[in-house]
Amino acid sequence: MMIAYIERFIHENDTESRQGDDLSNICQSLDLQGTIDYVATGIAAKDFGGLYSFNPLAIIRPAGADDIAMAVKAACRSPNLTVAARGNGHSINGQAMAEGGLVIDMRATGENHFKIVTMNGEMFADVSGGALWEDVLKRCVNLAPRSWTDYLGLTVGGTLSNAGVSGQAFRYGPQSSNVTELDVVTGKGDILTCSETENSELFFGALGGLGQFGIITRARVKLQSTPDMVRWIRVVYSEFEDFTHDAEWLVNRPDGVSFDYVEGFVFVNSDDPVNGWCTVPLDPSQRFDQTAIPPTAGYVLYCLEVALHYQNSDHRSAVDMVVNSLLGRLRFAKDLKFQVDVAYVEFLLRLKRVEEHARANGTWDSPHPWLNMFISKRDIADFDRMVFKKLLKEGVGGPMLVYPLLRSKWDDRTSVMIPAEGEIFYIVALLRFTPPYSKDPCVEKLVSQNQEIVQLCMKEGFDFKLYLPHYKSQEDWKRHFGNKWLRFDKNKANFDPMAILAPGQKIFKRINSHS
Ligand SMILES: Cc1cc2nc3c(=O)[nH]c(=O)nc-3n(C[C@H](O)[C@H](O)[C@H](O)COP(=O)(O)OP(=O)(O)OC[C@H]3O[C@@H](n4cnc5c(N)ncnc54)[C@H](O)[C@@H]3O)c2cc1C
Repeated sequence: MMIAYIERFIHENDTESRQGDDLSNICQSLDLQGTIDYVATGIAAKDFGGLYSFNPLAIIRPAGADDIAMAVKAACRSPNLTVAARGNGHSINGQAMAEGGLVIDMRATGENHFKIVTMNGEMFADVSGGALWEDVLKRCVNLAPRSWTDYLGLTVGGTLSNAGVSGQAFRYGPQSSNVTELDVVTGKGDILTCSETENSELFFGALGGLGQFGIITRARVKLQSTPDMVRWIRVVYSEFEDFTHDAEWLVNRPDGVSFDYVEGFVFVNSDDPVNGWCTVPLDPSQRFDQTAIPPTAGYVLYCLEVALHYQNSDHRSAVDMVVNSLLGRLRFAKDLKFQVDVAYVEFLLRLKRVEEHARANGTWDSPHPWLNMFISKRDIADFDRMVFKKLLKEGVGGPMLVYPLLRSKWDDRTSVMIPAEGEIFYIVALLRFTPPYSKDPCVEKLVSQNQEIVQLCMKEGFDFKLYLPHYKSQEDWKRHFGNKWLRFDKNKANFDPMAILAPGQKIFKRINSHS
C-alpha cells in the first residue's frame, strides 16, 4: 500500500519524478518504533475550527522522542517536507496541519513519561507533550496542576505552545508560567532538555512559541494539593464599569483573601436560548429572574464567575463566611446570584457536559470561527462600548468571555505576546458555535465579523494582541511580535533553520534545499 502510494509521485516530469524518488527514499529510511500511515490521513486535514483543510503526505504515530527526531531529520534531508505536531487538533485556523508534509500525532505518546517528582519541597508531574490535560488530572491523584484551561481535552504541548489560560491565571499565570523543564525535539532533529538554566533560549522560545522551534515531548508541571470541593458562583451586572471594577478588585487581592478562580462573560439581555439569560444559571433547578435586572440595563449584561476551593473537613459556615464577605463587597444585581457546590474534579471537567451537548446537537463538528484576544485595561471599556454593546449585541452563538489577567504573572522571556501597557489586561474570547449543515453563508460572515473587530481595534489604536494568533503574511507576524520579533527570528534560525516545523502557523516559509 505504501509503495503504491509513493508510486503516484513518480510520474510526469523529471522534477516530480526526482522528488518522488526522494520522498520514497526518505520514507523508507524511517525505521520507526511507532507507525506511519499514508492512507487514512483525512483526520489530520481537519481541526476544531473547520475553516481550513490541508492533506498531509502521512501521519506518524510515534512511540516517543526518537521517532519524532527521526521524522524531523528525514524531513531535513528532503527537498521540501514539513513536519507538524498535532496535539488534539483543537486549533481554529489549520495551525496543526502540514500540507503534503508529515503530521506527528502527539496523542500516540500521551502515556509516556508520567512521573511525580519532588524537588526542594515542591511537587511536579513529568508528563508527555501529547497528554491531554484531563488525563494529567486523572493521574495526579490528590495533586493537580495549578493553572488550567477551561476545557481539558487539549494537549500539554498544544497549550504550552500558546499559553493556556483559565480562571486561575490571575493567581498563577498561564500554564506556560507553570512549567520548569521541557524535552524538545528541535527542527534539526536534536533532542534537548531545556529549562530556565539549561538551553534557556529554547525553553523560553518554545513556551508560547507556536511550535516554531521544537516539538515538546515532555513537560515538568508544577503541582499543588487538591481541594475536595468548589463553591462555584455566578453574579450578574448591568454596568460594565461595575463588572470590571469588581473583577479587578478580586484579581488584585492576595492569595488566601480572594476567590481561587475568577472569570466573566457577556450575555444578551433577552430570552435567546443560546445567548441570553438561560446561559447563566448553574443548575437546572435555578431560574433567571428577569424582573431582577436593573431598569438601566442595555442590550447586554455581564456575568462574573468565581469559585472558592475548600475541603470536606471545612465547616460549612466557615465557607459561607468567606464567600459572603467577598460577595458583600461586590456591586452585582442583588437577586441575580447563582451558586452550586461541586467536587473539584467535576468543576475542572465542567465543559465536558457542554461538549456532550454540542456533540449531540451537531454544533461540535460544525465550523468554529473563534476569535481570542488580549486587550489592555486602558481600552477594554471602549471595546465594550463599540463591540459588545454594538457589533455583538445579539451574541455570537456561544460564550463571549471577558476577564482580567495580571501581567506580572506572565514571564516576558517566553514567546507569548500580551498587550504593551499596564498591569491588567483582559482576555476576550468569542466562542462561536454555528448550526450544523447551515446553507446560510454564515461562516464567511462570522469570519468577516472577526476581521471587522480586529480592524476596529487597529483603527482605534487599541493596545491588544491576538491570542492563538492567525496571520497570513510575515509582515503581520512581525507586527504581532513587535520588539520580540528579532529574538523569535533568531530562535528560528538556531533551532529550525530550514523552517520544517509547524508550517500551518504560516510564519516562515520552508527553505527548499534542492532549489
Ligand atoms: C473547545 C476548546 C476550548 C478551549 N479552551 C481554552 C482555554 O480555556 N484556554 C486556552 O488557553 N485555550 C483554550 N483553547 C485553545 C487551545 O489552547 C488551543 O487550541 C491549543 O492549540 C491546544 O490545542 P491542541 O492540543 O489540540 O493543539 P493543536 O491544535 O493540535 O496544535 C496547536 C499548535 O501547537 C503545535 N503543537 C501541538 N503539539 C505540540 C507539541 N507537543 N510541541 C510543540 N508544538 C505543538 C501544533 O503544530 C500547532 O501549531 C480551547 C480550544 C477549544 C477547541
